Amino acid sequence: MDALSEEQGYVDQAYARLDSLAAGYSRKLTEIRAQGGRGNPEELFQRDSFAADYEDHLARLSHVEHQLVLGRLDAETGEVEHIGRIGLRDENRNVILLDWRAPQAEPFYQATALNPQGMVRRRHIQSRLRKVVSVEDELLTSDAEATENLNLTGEGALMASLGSARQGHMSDIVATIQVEQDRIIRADSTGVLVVQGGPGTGKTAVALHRAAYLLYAHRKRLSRSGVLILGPSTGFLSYISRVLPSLGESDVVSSTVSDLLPGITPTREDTPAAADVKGRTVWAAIAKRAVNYLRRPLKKPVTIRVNSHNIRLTPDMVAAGQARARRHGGPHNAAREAYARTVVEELVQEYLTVTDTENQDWLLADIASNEKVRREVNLRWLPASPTWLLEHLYAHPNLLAELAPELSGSERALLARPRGEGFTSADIPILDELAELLGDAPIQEQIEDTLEAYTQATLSGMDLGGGIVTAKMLADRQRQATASHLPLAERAAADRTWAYGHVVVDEAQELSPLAWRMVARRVPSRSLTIVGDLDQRSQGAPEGGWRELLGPLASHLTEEVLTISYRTPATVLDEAEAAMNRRDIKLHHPVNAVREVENSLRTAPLETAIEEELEFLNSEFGPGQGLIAVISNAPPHIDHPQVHTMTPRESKGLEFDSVIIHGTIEEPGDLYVAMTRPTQHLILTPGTEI
Ligand SMILES: Nc1ncnc2c1ncn2[C@@H]1O[C@H](COP(=O)(O)OP(=O)(O)OP(=O)(O)O)[C@@H](O)[C@H]1O
Repeated sequence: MDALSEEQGYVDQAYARLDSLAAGYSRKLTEIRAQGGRGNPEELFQRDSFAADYEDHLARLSHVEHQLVLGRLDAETGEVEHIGRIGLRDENRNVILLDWRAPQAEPFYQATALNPQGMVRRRHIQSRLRKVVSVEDELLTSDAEATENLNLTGEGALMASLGSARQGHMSDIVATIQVEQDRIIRADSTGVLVVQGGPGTGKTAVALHRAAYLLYAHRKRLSRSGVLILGPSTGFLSYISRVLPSLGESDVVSSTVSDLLPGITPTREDTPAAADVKGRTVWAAIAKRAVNYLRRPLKKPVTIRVNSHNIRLTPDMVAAGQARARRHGGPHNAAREAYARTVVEELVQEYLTVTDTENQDWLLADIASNEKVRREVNLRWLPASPTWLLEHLYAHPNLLAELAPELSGSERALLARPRGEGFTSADIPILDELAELLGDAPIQEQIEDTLEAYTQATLSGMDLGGGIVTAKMLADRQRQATASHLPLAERAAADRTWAYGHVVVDEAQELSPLAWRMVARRVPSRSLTIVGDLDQRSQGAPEGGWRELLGPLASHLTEEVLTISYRTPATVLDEAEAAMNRRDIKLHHPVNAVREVENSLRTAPLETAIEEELEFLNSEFGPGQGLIAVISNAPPHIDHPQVHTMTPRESKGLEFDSVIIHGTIEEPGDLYVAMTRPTQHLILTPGTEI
């Protein structure tokens, strides 16, 4: 039997098992749905949970359909293992497919002729729609030809994948992960792993496969705490959104830094200069001073009338309350309770000395609800939300000058703006800093109120009233459900204080020092994978490299470097490096291209370039296949499904078959990004200087 037919038999067996598992979950789902709405709320709830679980399993199985079997390993001992996108066993628990992440699957990615790891042969199996279309064998015996320079594995499958049409969504690379990538994917999860790599070296792909690997290797821990993936834009998150599901993993949170603070969405943009000022770590100290500004001493006694008696609020009472709140610790809004309680208790004592009333419960309530008492108490320990406080600072230049002496007058002028104009992305880490100090008690109360109001409406709607269940009881149930039964990803995303088990940061060179503090707060275990390229940084690489950028996180840092570029043709990559050199910038981390493409660089007017490239894509990949990007500081409007237009910054992390740069791009980092996006052709329009 030839290799194709032999493997087809195995692939058929794996798909048959996949189908039978899916049929099992489908059957259970149909059964549970047939029970409809019968039973008490607890039973209903349980059934809903089971149904959701079966749906998850079904979705997971359908996502791994494409190229389920990746290849096979033949050991010296004669043993044969097939490697799959997920692990599969037959009815008798015998292994059909080894999960690609299992330790026994490691040689599939790492074995070489020089270091065969007990294997004699690796076979890559490529299939399309369940049909095996090719097999590619690599002999790993020591007399096998040691591969050339770049030490690629599964070269045929790799080149086929790299040369195929771009679909607008990133694909997984699980069939062709290379040795240097696999080492990073399987690296230990403790500490901060920084992966520096030039354009197209597979940083994003590696980061996502590493997330899938960690979810497999530390399933128990990470299924409780979750994994967060941070990317530069929502366009980028959508571009990578299919990779983890295709690896059988979907319960991760993905976000941009701007969307990391629940309930606040940036609606305006900063100038680069303002964003730079807002990104500095000095804001940690400014935020502290701003919160302190909400607490003031009482300078002289105030007389308050309660139930027709005059009582005195004295500076000592306020000071005693504030001291107690400080001892109590915790964020400002929560500590305020200890302060207010002390002051009110002192006022009760004062009341008792001026009247002959006995201490009674109502007295405390009367004094606490007295409007003047509330006003005076609040004025000395003002509860505040982060957004209120930041807008207050921006709207009051004199106050900002007092609280932010580290910033120059011209820097502060960049921040001034009236209330109500919305926030920018660079405001988010400052708001997070404030939220940490203030605590989000007021927001929490709002949530509770809304929940109660919502439940009250539901209750009357259902006509349950009459003491069967109270709105409070329902609200409690709702809250419990909210707390424990929503998918982990949703619970984590809605909670600012959620501590993730692992955080992946992509295009990490773009984060400001203050944003790194925000990220660090979300991962107390300091288990992070940070991928980026200092040479692609808009403002240029910092002198001190990653250590300088990461600030306090740098103390836990291990750095790995990826050196092979899989995306960009060699000629284009060389030209991008030359363009940097012409600007007196020496790349910190140049890369070697694995591919060369004929006529990959030329100049042509915009319309001609689009026409010619559409023709090229049609002939190369088939009608309607492949994508073109027009990258420009002022992107033109082009109405064609295969042509995307964007600014250089929007193109970060993305890739296209052909890229047309239209107009000069000043920032060197942005030019380098734009030039390195194509897999086939780079076209410059006349007048575009590089
Ligand atoms: N081992 C591999 N097998 C197949 N394709 C790969 C492999 N490694 C990388 N690629 C492909 O190379 C391209 C570049 O990968 P990726 O986007 O992860 O690079 P990057 O380093 O994040 O790039 P950039 O910094 O320029 O955004 C992608 O199409 C990716 O699928």
